[in-house]
Amino acid sequence: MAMASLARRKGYAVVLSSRSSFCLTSWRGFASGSDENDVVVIGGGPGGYVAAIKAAQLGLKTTCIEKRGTLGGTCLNVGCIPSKALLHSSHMYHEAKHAFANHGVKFSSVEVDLPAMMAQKDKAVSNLTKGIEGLFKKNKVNYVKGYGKFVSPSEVSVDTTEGGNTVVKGKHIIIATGSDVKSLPGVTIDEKKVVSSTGALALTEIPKRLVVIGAGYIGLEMGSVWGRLGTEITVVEFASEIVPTMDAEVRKQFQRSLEKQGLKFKLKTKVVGVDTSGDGVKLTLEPAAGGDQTTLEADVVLVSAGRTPFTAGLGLDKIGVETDKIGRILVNERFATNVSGVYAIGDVIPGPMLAHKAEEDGVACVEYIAGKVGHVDYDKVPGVVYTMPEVASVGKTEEQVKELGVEYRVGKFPFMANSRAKAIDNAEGLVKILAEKETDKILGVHIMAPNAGELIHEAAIALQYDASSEDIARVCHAHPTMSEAVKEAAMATYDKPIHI
Ligand SMILES: Cc1cc2nc3c(=O)[nH]c(=O)nc-3n(C[C@H](O)[C@H](O)[C@H](O)COP(=O)(O)OP(=O)(O)OC[C@H]3O[C@@H](n4cnc5c(N)ncnc54)[C@H](O)[C@@H]3O)c2cc1C
Ligand SMILES: NC(=O)c1ccc[n+]([C@@H]2O[C@H](COP(=O)([O-])OP(=O)(O)OC[C@H]3O[C@@H](n4cnc5c(N)ncnc54)[C@H](O)[C@@H]3O)[C@@H](O)[C@H]2O)c1
Repeated sequence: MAMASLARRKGYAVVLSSRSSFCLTSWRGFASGSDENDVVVIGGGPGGYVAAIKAAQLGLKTTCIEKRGTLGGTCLNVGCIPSKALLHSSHMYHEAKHAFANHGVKFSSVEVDLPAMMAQKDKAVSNLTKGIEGLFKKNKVNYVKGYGKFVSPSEVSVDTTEGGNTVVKGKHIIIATGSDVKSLPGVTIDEKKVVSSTGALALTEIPKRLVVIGAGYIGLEMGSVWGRLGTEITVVEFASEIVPTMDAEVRKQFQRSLEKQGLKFKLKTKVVGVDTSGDGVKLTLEPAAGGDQTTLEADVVLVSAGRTPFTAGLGLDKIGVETDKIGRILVNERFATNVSGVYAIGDVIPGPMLAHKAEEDGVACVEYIAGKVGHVDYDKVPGVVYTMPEVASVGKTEEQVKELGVEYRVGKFPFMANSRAKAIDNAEGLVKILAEKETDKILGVHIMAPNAGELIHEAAIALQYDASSEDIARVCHAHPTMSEAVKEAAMATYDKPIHI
């Protein structure tokens, strides 16, 4: 960071990223003709629309091509936003039913109006996607609605949604086509009885029994939504633990919390068949290591076993863009593919499949194109599971630190000892900080709390600036706040906490 700021002050075009060494960027200049763009972005998701706006802000003539009919990609249309809307609505219902009375607020009855809940979700999505169209107009990004495919490294043929065809030319073309649900052998998604996250966000009835395949982000968030509304949830997970990438100690507490909420887990288990011929769905299960088969019945099955890069119909083979074995487009530290002038960002390249990571890729990519400094550090991208409690993390897990062979200290602070958490009667969870023993530099922070997704950013900044746990501990935190638990965990890392 310090080098990047110095370079910016001196006006050099430099790249500084955890994925790169210090290097000069190449810049092919701005377009002068009226029909050729400086930048063409294929895909209007968080990666693509942010790249397009940033490119226009940097003075580059920019066009964004999107096939969906609305901007915002998976995240705004069928991902982050609708899922968070339903998580919030279902949480309010659950609280009204199970927690309000503890605070002296009583109802004679509480009921779910599912169409109204869905309408609120749809309104949030529609407002936000239209908002991006407004941002395109404000920043003078040209928006072409249609399916784009390469005819050459500098030309994209678009079958427009109105039915015509147009060719969009660009000096620099950014592929931001995102990802799609990963299918499983023997499981056909019909978006009625066997749904992807898209179907799970739009069910018209509350199912009695939902089987979720995959205990990752989508499975736990959507399982929580329907579980809170009264559905019996069974989560079938291939691995021996839920969210395998999470810090193991935090994960154990998280799993206990979800089980208390009624979610059932079948770990080390795989689904080998799904039969939808009867009224409901009959699943055939098998131990992950092989063995006797069992069956499980459900009304709806959610397939959430990961996502896969989406490049169908894009014509990558025509221009020779390289991908890896699982179809991710390979890029260098400037997001450039092996084909000159063609770049890729977001879910379609290796790295965490998260909206904020796609946005950072998009900004850095166009900064490089414009000859400026770009910076993304994949080791410092926060991750949040938006269940209740939320689980958020940034940096390394304890298992990863052990694997590195670094000597480390751990500081923990439970919300049971945090005054604000007690005041609001929501004291489940903890803050856990890992720091290098010799230098006290923070290596990773893990938080389980109702608002962990907000609390984590103090840690993200600390990691970005190579702060020590003592740095956090010596910052005055307002009282009474949940953030004080971060300060106390930091005190526990390098010295002793006060309140436990
Ligand atoms: C249910 C769910 C919940 C999620 N929740 C979160 C969350 O809370 N936080 C988070 O960080 N991430 C979340 N994600 C992940 C997040 O949605 C993705 O990481 C993010 O959308 C990736 O952005 P992107 O721009 O790379 O791709 P996308 O958002 O997938 O956008 C790609 C766009 O390109 C378009 N496109 C594809 N091919 C073409 C073509 N040939 N021509 C024209 N257009 C094309 C597609 O229509 C799409 O709109 C969630 C995902 C799901 C499924
Ligand atoms: N809150 C968020 O940031 C958020 C929310 C939703 C989705 N997302 C993103 O979307 C992507 C996709 O989400 P996801 O939940 O589908 O994937 P995921 O990678 O988070 O989880 C998939 C889970 O399915 C398991 N699995 C894989 N194959 C299986 C099989 N055959 N049977 C049983 N289990 C199996 C894996 O072990 C893993 O635990 C994630 O990469 C995530 O980054 C993020």
